[in-house]
Amino acid sequence: METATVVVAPAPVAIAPTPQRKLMELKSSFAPAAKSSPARKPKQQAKKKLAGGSGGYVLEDVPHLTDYLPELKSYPNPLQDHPAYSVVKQYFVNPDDTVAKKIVVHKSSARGTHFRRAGPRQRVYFQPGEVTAAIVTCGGLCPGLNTVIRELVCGLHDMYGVTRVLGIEGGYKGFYARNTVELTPRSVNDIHKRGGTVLGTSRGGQDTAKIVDSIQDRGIDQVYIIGGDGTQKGAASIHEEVQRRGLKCAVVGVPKTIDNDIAVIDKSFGFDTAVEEAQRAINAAHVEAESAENGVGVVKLMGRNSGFIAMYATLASRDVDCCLIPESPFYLEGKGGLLEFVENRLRDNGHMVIVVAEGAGQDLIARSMHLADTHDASGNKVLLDVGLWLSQKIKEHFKRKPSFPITLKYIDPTYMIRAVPSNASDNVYCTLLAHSALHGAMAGYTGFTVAPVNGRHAYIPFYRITERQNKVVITDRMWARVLCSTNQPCFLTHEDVEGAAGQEEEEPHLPLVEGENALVVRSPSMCNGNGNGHLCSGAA
Ligand SMILES: Nc1ncnc2c1ncn2[C@@H]1O[C@H](COP(=O)(O)OP(=O)(O)OP(=O)(O)O)[C@@H](O)[C@H]1O
Ligand SMILES: O=P(O)(O)OC[C@H]1O[C@](O)(CO)[C@@H](O)[C@@H]1O
Ligand SMILES: [Mg+2]
Repeated sequence: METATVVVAPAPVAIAPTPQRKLMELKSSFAPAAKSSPARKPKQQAKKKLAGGSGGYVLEDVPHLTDYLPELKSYPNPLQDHPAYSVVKQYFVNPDDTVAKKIVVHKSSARGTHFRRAGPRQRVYFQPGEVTAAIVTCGGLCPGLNTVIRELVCGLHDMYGVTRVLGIEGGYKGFYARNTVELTPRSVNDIHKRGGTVLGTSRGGQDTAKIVDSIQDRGIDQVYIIGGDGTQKGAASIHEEVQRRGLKCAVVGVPKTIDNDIAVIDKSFGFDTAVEEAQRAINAAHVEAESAENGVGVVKLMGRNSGFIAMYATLASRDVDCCLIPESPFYLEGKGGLLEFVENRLRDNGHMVIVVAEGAGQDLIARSMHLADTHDASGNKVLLDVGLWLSQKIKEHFKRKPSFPITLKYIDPTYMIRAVPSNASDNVYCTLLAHSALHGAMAGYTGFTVAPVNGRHAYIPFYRITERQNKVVITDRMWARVLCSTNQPCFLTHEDVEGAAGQEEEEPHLPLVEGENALVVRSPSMCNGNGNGHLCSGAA
């Protein structure tokens, strides 16, 4: 281990204990148990590993195998003799390097939360030739999954000489319900050119005890778990059970989500590809709308609880007249409602494009259709088709106005945008992510998700990733930019604005500097009277 850190129960910054106390706390937190002890019901909150420093500096560190296997041997990192890497100056990460969670600070602000910087370490805790690694992909598809798989296999092989990498097929349940496949640099050579995941994926079927039995039986030393927020929660349980059994197995999460709904991290891989692919659908909707009398194009994009794809696709396109996302409620009828806006925009421009994230307006639809909630195998709410519903409502509205005929085309490219192979920049991102992941595992870190934070790759403890979802903050500038670009109504009530303030991160935003070209959110009373209330004042 590199720094003297503090292991504490969830609490603010701790005071440094003696190494003996640290060990005692760890020992009391697990017993080297036999396999499959009866399922332990209530989940203990994961222990946090915090180290304090001057000026309010806090390192939220990740577990290390030596936390519970203190006798573990370490070895020189074989990279130091690697013909390609040995010439790199400062190739190994400085043990004290950390990555700041917030990089915009004031002279008087505390230094705040930091994460351990990702990258290769001087010493590794595995004899490369003896490692069995395993890779699993869970949850929905996302461009770049195959690239991450490829780069894990090739990186382990080329950089560390690890030759035994097992693919777990069909998601979490594949650990105990399927055979594994051997992954070699040759077998994965071309997979990054294909969409989807060569390993298959699934929802549900997360049985921690059976999965860890499988890890134990197969002698897996490193497990790379690629998936979204649900998957990372599963990975956290697997890590806890691995630690409870005292297994020398590094559990590493690689965040994947088309929705970009994973907290803390800059952006998830595949997101850029998805936004790019969404442009094709928006372009088609625009061409159709422009070519018809009072043409309306409706495009539904993915985004279960977070509207990032819709927001970025709208901003990138400039052809969109209205963007609807789950975070920003809207209403149809009456003054300031969506239908009034559609009518006004058609009168002004003769055509319009609406982009709607699939999770938008779910309450409205459920209310109008009196439907009970249903859930998928992972427990996620199954969404009602907002695109179809919205198209229907718009058509019905204009049917009541025979002098105002419209032509509406509904385009649903949702699965198309996530089934494509990743673009060039996502491929590079996936490569770096895979490398950061395997460097961390080889160095003995475990129980972490790897991802860029403010442009630097970091190891982030699972609890940080799983405690909340990343959402569009509608009181932030980015959403204001969208509203400025589309010139759509704000739809917000006073309560919505109040509620939206609660979406913000726990660390308060810095006050805007006077004179800055800041964007401000106004209450509806400040929206202009024609229901076309903009949220912007000044350029961003
Ligand atoms: N709270 C949880 N604890 C343990 N496992 C979970 C939990 N939530 C979900 N999982 C498991 O994680 C896997 C993936 O979860 P889910 O289907 O929610 O997708 P995801 O990882 O969130 O990805 P995405 O939402 O981007 O498709 C499933 O096998 C599911 O059973
Ligand atoms: O793959 P499924 O089960 O159809 O679920 C689709 C969901 O998966 C996601 O692609 C990722 O969570 C969402 O955008 C979408 O709502
Ligand atoms: Mg999810």
